[in-house]
Order: sequence, then C-alpha cells, then structure tokens
Amino acid sequence: MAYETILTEVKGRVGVITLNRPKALNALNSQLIEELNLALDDYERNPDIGCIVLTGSEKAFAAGADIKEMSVLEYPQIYLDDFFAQADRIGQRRKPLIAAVAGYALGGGCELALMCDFIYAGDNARFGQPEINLGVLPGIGGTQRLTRALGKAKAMEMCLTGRQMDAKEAETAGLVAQVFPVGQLLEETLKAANTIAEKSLPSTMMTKEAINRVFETSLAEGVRFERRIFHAIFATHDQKEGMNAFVEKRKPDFKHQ
Ligand SMILES: CC(C)(O)CC(=O)SCCNC(=O)CCNC(=O)[C@H](O)C(C)(C)COP(=O)(O)OP(=O)(O)OC[C@H]1O[C@@H](n2cnc3c(N)ncnc32)[C@H](O)[C@@H]1OP(=O)(O)O
Repeated sequence: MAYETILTEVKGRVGVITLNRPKALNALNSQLIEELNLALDDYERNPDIGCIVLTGSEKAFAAGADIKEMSVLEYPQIYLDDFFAQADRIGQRRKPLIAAVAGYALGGGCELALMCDFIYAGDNARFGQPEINLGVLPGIGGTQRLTRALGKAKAMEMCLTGRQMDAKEAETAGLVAQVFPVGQLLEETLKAANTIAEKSLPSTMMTKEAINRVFETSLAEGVRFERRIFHAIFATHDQKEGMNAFVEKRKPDFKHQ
C-alpha cells in the first residue's frame, strides 16, 4: 500500500515504519496517524512479522501533533469527534513495537514514543512535553505514561515547565532503554528487533501483555493474570519445541504458533 506520510519496509521478520513529513519535522497530523494505524494493522496481520520498529529522521522523531491542524479546531467538534482517539490504537497492538528516537520527540512525538514497548535513543534525542507553552496540555497520554515512566517529580516538572530532557538524562531516568550514537541507532534497534522477532511470537506477545498489565492492576491481580497466560502458553507448539530443544541440546525451531 502506498502511504504519503510514512514509509514502510520489511527487513526479515521486522516491519519498519519511518515517519516521513520532513518539512514539518514529522508533526503528527490526522493523515499520519491514520496511515500509521493502517501500517501497524498490516504488520499485525502479517504472520511473517515478529517485531515492529517505529522511527523518524535524524532531526526529529516527531515534533509533536500538528499545531497548524489543531489551531483551527473548536471545542464542541473536537469533543464530538473524540479527536486523538485513533492515536490510542497505536499503543494497543499485540506485537512488540520499538521506538528508535533521534532528534526531537516533543509533545505528541514523546507520547508516540511512550506508546511503544521500549525506546532506543540516538545521542541527539530530546524529549519534552511543551504543550504548556501552547496553552494546552498533553492529549495523547503524556501526563499518564510519562508519569509512569519517570515518576511524579520529573513528569510534573517537564509538563509544567516544558523543559526538554536529553538522551543521557532520559536513559538515567528510565525513559529510554539504551542510547546509541545517532548514526548507529537504526542498526542497533534492528539488531534488538531481530532478536525479538526470532523468539516465539506467542511468547513475546504474551510477555508484552503481562508487563503492560502492571500499569492497570494490583500486584495480586497481575500475578494471577501472568499465571493464567503462563498456563495458556502450554497450548502452543512453540512451548513444546522450546523445552524439547533445551532437553535435546539443540536450537529451537519456532513456528510462532
Ligand atoms: C498531542 C498533544 C495534544 O499532546 C499536543 C502536541 O503535541 S502540541 C505540539 C508540541 N510540540 C511543540 O510545541 C514543538 C513545536 N516545534 C518547535 O518548537 C520547533 O519546530 C522545534 C524546536 C522542534 C525545531 O525548531 P527549528 O529547528 O527551528 O525548526 P522550525 O523552523 O521550527 O520547524 C521546521 C518546520 O516544521 C514545522 N513544525 C515543527 N513542529 C511542528 C508541529 N508540532 N506542528 C506543525 N508544524 C511543525 C514548522 O512550522 C516549520 O515549518 P514552516 O512553518 O517553516 O513551514
């Protein structure tokens, strides 16, 4: 399928999506969010894809939601249309989704990265929620996910002052998993994505679901949930193959089912 605001490329079992509105620093307009969801739908349906990488350019992962598009919106309509509801779907995918962030990840760009399962950052990355400077507040989950990622003090400070965080601070604070020289970011992200894509798909999807449950439930409920899906994974071919391969001292041949 041909898209106007993103590029897609399959590399082995990894589906790569590159945000591609360079003139607007990958600002997220409605078309981009729609195309991103279509591409994710496509990779989710494709049984040959085991992991997805979302990236932007060296200058900007995404400089936020499209301010020009938003500037003309009015209250009753934005409420009726449930503006940005479609963006929620990005973070509701089953397959592992890694953000490779170089340059600006501001506002909706930071929120988009936070919807991914983890973030690898280039050493030039800058994270921020500058909505306060526009007289608004984060609207795609920033107040919720940033606070879960960083804790109240840093999230509150960033959202109230609009201060940006560099890659090193973001790694120390636990927002990003690893930082790489920007020229190596995609290569390193693809390496991790390939490693994940070679594992059994049911086990990567269930692991992701169980970890995400942490943010929605109590410890006791979470542990019960984990145990139930641990039981369920014994219905898969790959559980048998993985354990038999260990016993027989050979590499597992996962069928992703
Ligand atoms: C989703 C919500 C609800 O949470 C809300 C949001 O996301 S609100 C948006 C939050 N983001 C911002 O406030 C960042 C806005 N951008 C900037 O501050 C700067 O562009 C910069 C610091 C990221 C980069 O500055 P610079 O290198 O000087 O480049 P510019 O000349 O400013 O930008 C180049 C080009 O891109 C357009 N642009 C940049 N960001 C956006 C945006 N968020 N929406 C729409 N367009 C954006 C900018 O207007 C320039 O285009 P032209 O005007 O020259 O055509």
